[in-house]
Amino acid sequence: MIDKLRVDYSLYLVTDSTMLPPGTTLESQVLAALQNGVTLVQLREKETDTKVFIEQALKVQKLCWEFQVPLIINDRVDVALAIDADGVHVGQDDMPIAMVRKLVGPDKIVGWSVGYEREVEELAAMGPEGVDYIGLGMVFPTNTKKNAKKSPMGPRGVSKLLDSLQKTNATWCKTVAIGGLHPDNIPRVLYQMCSEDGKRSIDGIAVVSDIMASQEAGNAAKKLRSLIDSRSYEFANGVSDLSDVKQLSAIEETFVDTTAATSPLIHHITNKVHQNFGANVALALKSSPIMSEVAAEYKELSEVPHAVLLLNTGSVAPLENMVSAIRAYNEAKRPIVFDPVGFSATSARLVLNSHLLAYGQFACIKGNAGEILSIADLNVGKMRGVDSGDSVSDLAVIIKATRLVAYRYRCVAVCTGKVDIIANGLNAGKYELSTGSVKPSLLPAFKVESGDLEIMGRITASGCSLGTTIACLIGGITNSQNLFSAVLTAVRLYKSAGYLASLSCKGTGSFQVSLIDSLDQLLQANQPSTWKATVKAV
Ligand SMILES: Cc1nc(C(=O)O)sc1CCOP(=O)(O)O
Ligand SMILES: C=C1C=NC(C(F)(F)F)=NC1=N
Ligand SMILES: [Mg+2]
Repeated sequence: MIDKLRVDYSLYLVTDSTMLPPGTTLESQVLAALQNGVTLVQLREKETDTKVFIEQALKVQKLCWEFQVPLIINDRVDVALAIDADGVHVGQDDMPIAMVRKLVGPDKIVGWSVGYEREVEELAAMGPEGVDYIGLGMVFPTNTKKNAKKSPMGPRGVSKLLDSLQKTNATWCKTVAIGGLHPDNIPRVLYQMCSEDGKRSIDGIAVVSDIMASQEAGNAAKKLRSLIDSRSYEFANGVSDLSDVKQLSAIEETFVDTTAATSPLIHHITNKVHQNFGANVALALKSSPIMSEVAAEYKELSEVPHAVLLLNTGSVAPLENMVSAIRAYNEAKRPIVFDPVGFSATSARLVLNSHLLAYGQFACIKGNAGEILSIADLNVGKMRGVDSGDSVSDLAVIIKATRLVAYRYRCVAVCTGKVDIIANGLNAGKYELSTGSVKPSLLPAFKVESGDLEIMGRITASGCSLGTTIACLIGGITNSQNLFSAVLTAVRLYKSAGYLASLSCKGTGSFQVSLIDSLDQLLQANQPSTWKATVKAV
């Protein structure tokens, strides 16, 4: 008898005999998976007659028994009882949980498919006598589940359900994520999915096709096992917090030297207004700009040494084109700076930006107050050109929103305005199963200011070009340098250049030219102690 309180949910195989590759059988796939680290098995055969289903179940049960891995039966409570399986998994349209529990008794594992907050509230009301674990999905689109009624929720959707479990105090309930999960997205979703109180992350990953449809089921399971056990997601250089940002002044010079020495490729996918100015900012910062929306070259560009992607959704590139750029740079483990222009200004932009946030990992997310507040779901009413620091209360809200964005998307979040706010949600690229991993509200956050540069807001692409500057300063860094400090340096450099330009310009026209002059001069001189913008912890 399996002790249901000691089940390891970390790698959960859900079977499907309709996708077996030639030369394999249900048993051969399950055996290979059990030999390579699968910790829980569910027999899910939607189109099989009862007699055959029971024969399959008995064979799989024997295999699971040898590995002391629990066997769960999907949907068919009668079969689960008939073979004395270790548990049963039912969906929202299957037998009600209370009835299932009555039939299987208190010691069996009962699992439920959950996709909405109201279903979490329902299971919480049932208490520990109800479900033992839930499958949260689907995370990404999948062809495995026929006539699926739910739409993909992304890692953010899973995090919201983890929040509901915390809010309803359903502490006993374990969770697995399911739906379209594969090696190219599992490290990222494990890194990103966490409750806002920092106390609960997912207990495991459930897969069907990654193993069942594989010619090499053993290797597939082995790969998933190692990804889950690695507990870290190194998606760019410098993600691990190796340096204490308090000595920022001492290391700012090194970032400037690194940029000048490596001349990083700054791949802009950006709006037409920003393209020319951004290219000149990159050149002023001794970097190599390229503007390309040709998906066919994204993989090649992402593999150029020190390449960085600056993705500014003010561009007209179609969604799939942008997703392929994000995929290329995430696969190449090269940083992406994401500028979700007009995040919720229109429903089209909200859909586009939310989709991109679900399909990639960003080193830095940069926006103005309206955009950051929207991403943090703190933007009351229509997005307006709210500038940070209009009043103390605004600033407090903006600092909170910036920390939330940094936390939810595990990135360096930058909110621009009179006062720029930078928060560090990287968590050194580390994550834990089950127990969460960081305390959200205590994320390191800093403010950078240099007086009221209102003229900065009156030229085109001033915000977009901060994105370019950030990309230039993080493109060349090595793993022994700190991504967060590099972003801080970029923000301080850019604001200082803005201040310098405001002194020498005659109006907004010459301000643009002076801004590029100032960036050029400050970079050449590389004396951060002379930069006028100040940085302070908040
Ligand atoms: C069985 C199942 N349930 C889902 C849900 O969202 O509840 S998605 C799904 C199929 C997942 O298959 P694959 O790993 O091949 O994407
Ligand atoms: C529809 C399903 C959703 N989730 C799960 C599991 F991952 F096991 F929790 N199994 C299913 N059959
Ligand atoms: Mg079902």
